[in-house]
Amino acid sequence: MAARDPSPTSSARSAATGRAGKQSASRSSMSASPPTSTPPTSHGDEASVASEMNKTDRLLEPPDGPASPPTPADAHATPLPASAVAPASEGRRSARSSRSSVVTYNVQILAGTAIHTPSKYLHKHHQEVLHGPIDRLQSEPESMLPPTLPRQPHPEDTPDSAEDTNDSAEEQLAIEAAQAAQRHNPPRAVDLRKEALRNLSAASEVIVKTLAGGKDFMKTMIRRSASDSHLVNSARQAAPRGPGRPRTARPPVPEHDTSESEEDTALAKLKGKEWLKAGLYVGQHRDFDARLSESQNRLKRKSVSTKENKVIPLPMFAGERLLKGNVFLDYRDFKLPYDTYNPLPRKVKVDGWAKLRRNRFIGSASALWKREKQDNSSCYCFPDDGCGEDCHNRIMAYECDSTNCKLTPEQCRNRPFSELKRRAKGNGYDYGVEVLQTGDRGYGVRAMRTFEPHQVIVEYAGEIITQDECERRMKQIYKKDKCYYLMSFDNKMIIDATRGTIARFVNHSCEPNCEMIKWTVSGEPRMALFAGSRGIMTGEELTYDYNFDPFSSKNIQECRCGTPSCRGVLGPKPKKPIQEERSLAATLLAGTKRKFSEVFGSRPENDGRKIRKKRKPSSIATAVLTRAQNAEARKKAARENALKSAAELHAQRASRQNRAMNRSVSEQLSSRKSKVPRKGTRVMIPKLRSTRLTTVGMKRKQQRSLSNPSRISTLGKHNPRVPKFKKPLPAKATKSRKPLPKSPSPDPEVSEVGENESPNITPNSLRSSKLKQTTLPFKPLKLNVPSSSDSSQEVDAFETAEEEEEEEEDDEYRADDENHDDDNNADSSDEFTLMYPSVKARYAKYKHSKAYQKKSLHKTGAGVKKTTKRTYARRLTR
Ligand SMILES: C[S@@+](CC[C@H](N)C(=O)[O-])C[C@H]1O[C@@H](n2cnc3c(N)ncnc32)[C@H](O)[C@@H]1O
Repeated sequence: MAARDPSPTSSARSAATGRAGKQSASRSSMSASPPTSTPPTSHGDEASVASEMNKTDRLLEPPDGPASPPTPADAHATPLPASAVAPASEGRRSARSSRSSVVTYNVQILAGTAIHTPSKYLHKHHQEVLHGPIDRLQSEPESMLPPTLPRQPHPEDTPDSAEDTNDSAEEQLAIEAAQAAQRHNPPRAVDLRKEALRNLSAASEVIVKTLAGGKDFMKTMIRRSASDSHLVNSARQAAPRGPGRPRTARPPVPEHDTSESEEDTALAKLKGKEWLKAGLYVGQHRDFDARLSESQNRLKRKSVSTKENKVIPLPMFAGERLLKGNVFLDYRDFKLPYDTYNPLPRKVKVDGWAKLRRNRFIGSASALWKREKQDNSSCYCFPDDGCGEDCHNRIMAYECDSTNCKLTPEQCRNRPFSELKRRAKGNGYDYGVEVLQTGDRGYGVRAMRTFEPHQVIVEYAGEIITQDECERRMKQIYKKDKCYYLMSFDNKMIIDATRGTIARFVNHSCEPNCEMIKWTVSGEPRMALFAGSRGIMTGEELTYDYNFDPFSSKNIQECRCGTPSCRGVLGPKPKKPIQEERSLAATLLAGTKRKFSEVFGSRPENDGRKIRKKRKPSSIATAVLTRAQNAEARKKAARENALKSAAELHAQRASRQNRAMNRSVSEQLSSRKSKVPRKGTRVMIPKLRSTRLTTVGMKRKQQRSLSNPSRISTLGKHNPRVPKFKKPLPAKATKSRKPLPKSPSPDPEVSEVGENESPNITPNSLRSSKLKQTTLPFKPLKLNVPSSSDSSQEVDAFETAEEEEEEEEDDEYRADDENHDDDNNADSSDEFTLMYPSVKARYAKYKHSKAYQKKSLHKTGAGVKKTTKRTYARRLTR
C-alpha cells in the first residue's frame, strides 16, 4: 500500500489515477481492488468504492472508442459534464441533499480535510483542488477539450436518461463547481471580448478612411487617440498603484472632449514629461571630488576643457570611469545624496512658527536704526581669482556686488546672500535644510544636501527689535518659554526669530559644524549660518556655538550636545564652585610646604613614613589669604586677557582697513613710481613697506622716535646710504602753502593697541579667535603734517618717502645707524665722504665756496642737510 500523501493535490491526483485504475480493473476483475487507489479510511468506505465503481466508469467512458490513457486534465474536466447534465429545473437536487444521499463516499475524507478543516474553507478547496481553476474551463473552447470528456448535455436529456448519475458524488461536485463558475463574474470576460471586437472594427474603419483620405485624416486620428479620455482613463486604471497616497493633485480628465484645442492641450500634457532636474546630487558637481577643498575643486573644474554633456548625465559617476578603463585608479569619493539617505522625508510640522523670510523692523527699531553705511569695502580681484579666499570683501565679511567688485556675478564667488536667494527659488533639496525632531533638545535643523567649507547655508532673519522691546517681550511674552530665539545684532538691536527663518531651530553645540556670521550686504548687516571648515555632509545636524549669555542664573540651561568637550551649559563655562577652588589652593599650598620642609630637612621622617603635621591656625590664615590673592590675580589676568583679545580684534580691523587703503594707493603709485619727484613737490606719497621689518622691530623704532621728539623729523637721516635733502623754503612760500590733507584719523579704539600691530589676516584667522602677530605685509599710511610756523619741521614729499624707505632697513643697516647717531649734527659732508669718497674733494671745494656760504644762511637748525636734491642727483649720475 502506498504511503498516504496528506496534500490535497496529491490526493486529487491519486483519485484520478484511482479511477483510471478502476476502469481497467473493472474490465479484468471486479473484485480486485486497484493497487494505486486511495486507501479507504474505513471498511464501509472500501465497500462503497467497490460498489459505486461501475456507475462512475460508465459515466466516464467515452461514447465510442477505447478508453484513452488518463490525463491530469481529467480531474478538471470531470465537473463540466455534470453541470451540464444537471437539468435546470426538475431532477436537480440541492448539493446538500445529494451529498446526504452519498453515505459512503466522503469527499472530505478523501481530501484529507475531514477532521480539522472548517467547512467554510472546503468550497474554495473543491474549486482549486478537485476541479481545477474555473477560469481556464471557461476560456477553453469546446473543441479543445480532451477526448476523454463525457458527451455534452442534450436538451432532450431527461432526468430519467441520466438516472445513473443521480447518486453519483461526482455529479454533486460538478454541480457545486458549476455554481461557483457562475458566481465568478463572467460578464467581464464578455465585456472584454466585445471591446476587442469594437476596436477591431474601428481599426478597420481607420484603415479604410486612411486609404481614402490620406495624411490629414491620419493626423486627426492620432491627435484624437492621444486625447481619448477613455484610453487615458483605462491607462491610468491599468497603471500599478504604489503604496503611497493617491495623486489627487491631477485635474480630472473630462469624459468627452471633442474640440480641437482641448485635444491639443491634452496632447501637450501627455508629451511633456517632467524631468527631475535636481535632487539626487544637488550641491555636487560632476567633477566634484570630496577629498579636495572647494577652491581646489573649482580649479579642477576650470581646468577641464571638455564641454560637459548636461543632457545625458547617466550614469553620473560611472561613465567616465568606464571610459578611462582603470577602475581602481579612478574611483573617487562621493557624498551620499539626501534622498538615498532618507528617501521619504517626513516633514516635521512645527506649531507656532510664523515664517519670515527677511528682517523686519518692529516698533521704534526702524527709527533708531542708523542707516548710513558704516564702512565701505571694495575688492581688487581679477576674474581668475574669482573673489576667493584673498578677496578683500570676503575677508571683511562684505558681499560683493556691482558697486564694490569688478567681476560679473558669474565670475565672483563672494555673493553668498545672492546664492541664498537663488536657492530659495529652487526645490527643497536646493534649499538644503529641514527641521528635525531631536531626542532631547527639541527641534533641530539638518542638511538635505552637502555644503562646502564656509558655504552659506541659511540666513538668520526675524524681527529686529530694540533692547527695551526685547526686555518687554522677555518679561511679558516669553517669560514661560524654554526656548528663546533672540540674537544680538547690529546697532545694539536684537533679532527675534520667534517669527523668522528656519535658522532659529539650529541648536547649540560645544563642537559645532557651522558658524553664525554677520555680513554686510549692500550696506546692510545680515546674519547667516555658514558651514564650518569641515563642510557639511548630507543628513548632518547643523549646530553652532551660541556663546550664550544667560543674563541671569535662572536662565542657565544644561547643554546636551553630547560632544567630548561639552561645557555642560549653554554659554560660557561657569566658574568652579568656591569649595573646589579652596581645596585646590589648599592642596597646592600644602604640597609646596611639604616640599620645602623636605628639602631643608625640617620635616621629621619616621620609618620612611611621613607624619602629617597639624596645621596651625596661623598657617590656615595664610592659606586663606594666599587663596584670596590667587583669586584676585586670576581675575586680573582674565580681565587683561579679555582686554587683549578685544584689542587684537580692533587691531585686526584697523589693519584690514589699512590694507585696503594701501592697495588703492599702490595702484596709483605703480603708475607714478618711475617718476622722480620734483624738488619742492609737497604731495604726500605713501609708500608700500617691504615685508622684511617685523612688527616688533617697527614698534621699537617708533618708541624710540616718540621718546625723542627731535628724532621725529630726522628719522633715519644719519643712514649714510640714504642721504636726505631738505631745502628750506622761504618763509613767504611756507605761509602761502596750504596745509596738507590730514591722514585719516585712526580709530581711537585701534590706537589702544597700536596701528602697526597687525595680525596676519586670513579668512581662517578672522574666524578663529586666536590671532597671530606676524610680519606686516604693508606699511600703514603715515602722513606728517608740517607746521607752517616752523619751517624746520617741514618735510618734503620726497624726503617722507625716503624716510619711510629708510625704516625698512634691516639690522645690518641699523647697526650703521647707531654708529652714526652721534654725527647727527655734524657736517653732512662726512656722510657723503663715507659713501662716495670720489666726491669728497669736490664737495670740500664746494663747501668753501661763496655759494655754499650763501646757502648756509638759510640753514634752519640742527640736523638739516645743506645739500640739495639736484646736487645729490648729479653726484649719483657721476
Ligand atoms: C534657538 S532654540 C533652538 C531650537 C529649539 N531646539 C527648538 O526646539 O525650538 C534654542 C533652544 O534650544 C535648546 N537647545 C539648543 N541647543 C541645545 C543643547 N545643546 N542642549 C540643550 N538644549 C539645547 C535650548 O532650550 C535653547 O533655549
